[in-house]
Amino acid sequence: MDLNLLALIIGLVALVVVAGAVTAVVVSRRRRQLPPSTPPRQLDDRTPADTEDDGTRGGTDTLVRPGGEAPPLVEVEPEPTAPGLDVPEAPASRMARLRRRLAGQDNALSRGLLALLAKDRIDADTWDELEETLITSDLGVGPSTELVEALRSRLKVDGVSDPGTARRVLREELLKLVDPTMDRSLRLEPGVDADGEPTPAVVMVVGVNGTGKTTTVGKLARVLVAEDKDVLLGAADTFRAAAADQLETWAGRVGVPVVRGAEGADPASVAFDAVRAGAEGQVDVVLIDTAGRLHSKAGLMDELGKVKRVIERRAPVGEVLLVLDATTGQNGLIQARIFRDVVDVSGIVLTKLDGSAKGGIVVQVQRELGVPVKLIGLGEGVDDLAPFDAADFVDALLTEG
Ligand SMILES: Nc1nc2c(ncn2[C@@H]2O[C@H](COP(=O)(O)OP(=O)(O)OP(=O)(O)O)[C@@H](O)[C@H]2O)c(=O)[nH]1
Repeated sequence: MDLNLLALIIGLVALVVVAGAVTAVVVSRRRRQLPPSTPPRQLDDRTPADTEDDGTRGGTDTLVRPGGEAPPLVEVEPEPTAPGLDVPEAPASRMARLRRRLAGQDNALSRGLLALLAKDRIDADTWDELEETLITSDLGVGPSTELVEALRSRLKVDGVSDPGTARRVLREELLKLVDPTMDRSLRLEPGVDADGEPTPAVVMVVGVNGTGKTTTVGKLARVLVAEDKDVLLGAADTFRAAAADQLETWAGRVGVPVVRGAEGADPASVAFDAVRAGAEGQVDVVLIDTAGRLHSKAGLMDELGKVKRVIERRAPVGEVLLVLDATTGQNGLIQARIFRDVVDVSGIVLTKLDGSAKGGIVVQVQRELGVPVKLIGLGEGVDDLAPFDAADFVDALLTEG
């Protein structure tokens, strides 16, 4: 054979081998070190969830495990997504895009504030109108009155000759209410188990039905993947099989594994096994989705407390995120207080702030609970979740849409 032809063939073969190796490395980067699939558990291989008797079983509003037996837990490797995995949107462009959603006429709070700035003379009726708008945008009576009083005294009641000054004063006073001093970072530091071994950061996501918990877990997984973290999801919403399926779809798109149980499985067992798998696989963060539950159902709230306690036998829970639907107003506050008391909520995710939501709830919920809003959901798109930033939020409200 011609030597040149031979060299060409060898070169091509080498190229194909190198390209294959590079692809394998890229794919395995996201799937690293996961333990082999959790084997189906035997009854004598019980997790602490099986042995804790805190009276949450039974009753009409507890989630009952069929047959009383531990169903097999399944760790689901991510579905390969052809031709590759999603690349989640980078934080900077996400913020710019989402800021526009908060701005302008669609938002009642923004509308009220912009109307004030549009006046060249502010009379008593205007102040009354503003106060009413603030209250109806869920800012709450106390904060609304405070804001109007502060503005009245700073803008000297009788007309604003300089709209630039009015805007600056309004911004400063609003920012005080939203409170830029709160620590809004997610607590994602690794923990340590009873043997002194490192454990993944554990984030539990809780809330009433339909607020957007599963969606938030999916979106948050994308944020963390974009930050190059290894993530594992625990589908502890065993009440609704579709929730675990939904979670798998989110996970599959970014190459993240999911631990799930059979429908009706004990959610505490599933959560425990997810954290155990995460620890064995040395992932950075385990996100636990829990079933929606009414804050008024004592049995279900006890169960949630149990899920947290059982996880904590394996790893500390660094963050408990309460997902609130921003459109539910005062009702959201009542829910929030009860969740806070049961699972010690450390951060609020306010979803559905897009559209016609009343952004004032941010201030009320933080005041009432002393817990910061850490994330906001601004749409149904996969990357429509953003870290909450007080100054960004206020600036968005004061921007014409
Ligand atoms: N417009 C808008 N819709 C959202 C947002 N977040 C979630 N949703 C929608 O809210 C609906 C409920 O979301 P889920 O994530 O299924 O809610 P969930 O809390 O897990 O529901 P349960 O498991 O039944 O308690 C879905 O249609 C989501 O697309 C948001 O920020 N904006």
